[in-house]
Amino acid sequence: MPNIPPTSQSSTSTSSFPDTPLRTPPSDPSSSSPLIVDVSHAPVFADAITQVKEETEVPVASAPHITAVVDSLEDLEHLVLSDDPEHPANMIPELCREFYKLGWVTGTGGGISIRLNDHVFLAPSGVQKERILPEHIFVLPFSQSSIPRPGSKRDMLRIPKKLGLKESACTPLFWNAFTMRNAGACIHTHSQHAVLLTLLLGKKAESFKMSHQEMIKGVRIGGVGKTLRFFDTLEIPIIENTADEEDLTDGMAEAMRKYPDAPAILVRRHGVYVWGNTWEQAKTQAECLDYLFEMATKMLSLHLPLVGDN
Ligand SMILES: CSCCC(=O)C(=O)COP(=O)(O)O
Ligand SMILES: [Zn+2]
Repeated sequence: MPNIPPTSQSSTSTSSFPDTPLRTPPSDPSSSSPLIVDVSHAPVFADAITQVKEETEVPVASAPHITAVVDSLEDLEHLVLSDDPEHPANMIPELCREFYKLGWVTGTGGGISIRLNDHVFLAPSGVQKERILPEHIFVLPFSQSSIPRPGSKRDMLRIPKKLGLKESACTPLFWNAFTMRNAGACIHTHSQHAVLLTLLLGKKAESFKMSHQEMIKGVRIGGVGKTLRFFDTLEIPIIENTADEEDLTDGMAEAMRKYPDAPAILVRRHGVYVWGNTWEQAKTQAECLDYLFEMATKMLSLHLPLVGDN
């Protein structure tokens, strides 16, 4: 598992990561780590293309699906280095730290992706999410030459300098939210409330339903529409888990088609995917839903009905 350094960036760190300061792009011109991108489907990055000094195909062990190589990593560092604390490359590490404290992204699992216009920002896979830094963030063009499904090629704009990092395995699931709901952010949690709820509801339950709870009012129809009302019934489909995260992609898409009003997808024995128009809305909805999942587990244990006010 790649070793993510502490956020304090201590000079005594034994991390294998380059200890790059957050807001100072690397300036060593001799640093020639290749940035691997396929920019052919991202006309908005015409400037970046002009900076390509040499386009040579080289085998990249960690990303064999990626085709073109730019020889200057520094050229696109600006995609992840910003003084704006709300820049997605700053927000993803901050939110992951918050989600870690909630038990949502512990043990490397779970995370958040943010889409800003044609840029999608993603954390690396299989790393301690609470310790990632802006320079560890992947940037993909939203306009892909093909949908980034399991095993398919991904078009990349920016890959972290540290080779061996791979973008989150949740990428195609986040993509479902971006393409099917036009979401601006998608959160994946391994919250125990979500997991326990799927267990208490039993194997036969195709969905979770709840009504008459104040926190339902913080959840939007389809995750991106109007907020639900107190008397509305919230319904969230439950899909079966798969051996690999990416293999959940089709099941999630199918559930989203079948339940267009659902603001999230529960994955049995695994967690939940929640999305929103923005990262703020995705976050508050994930909080409301987690509250409701916890409440539901307690109500089920007490044999209280989840729907209705009896
Ligand atoms: C113990 S994590 C197992 C894999 C998983 O469920 C997951 O969400 C992985 O996400 P990543 O971003 O690390 O690829
Ligand atoms: Zn997961």
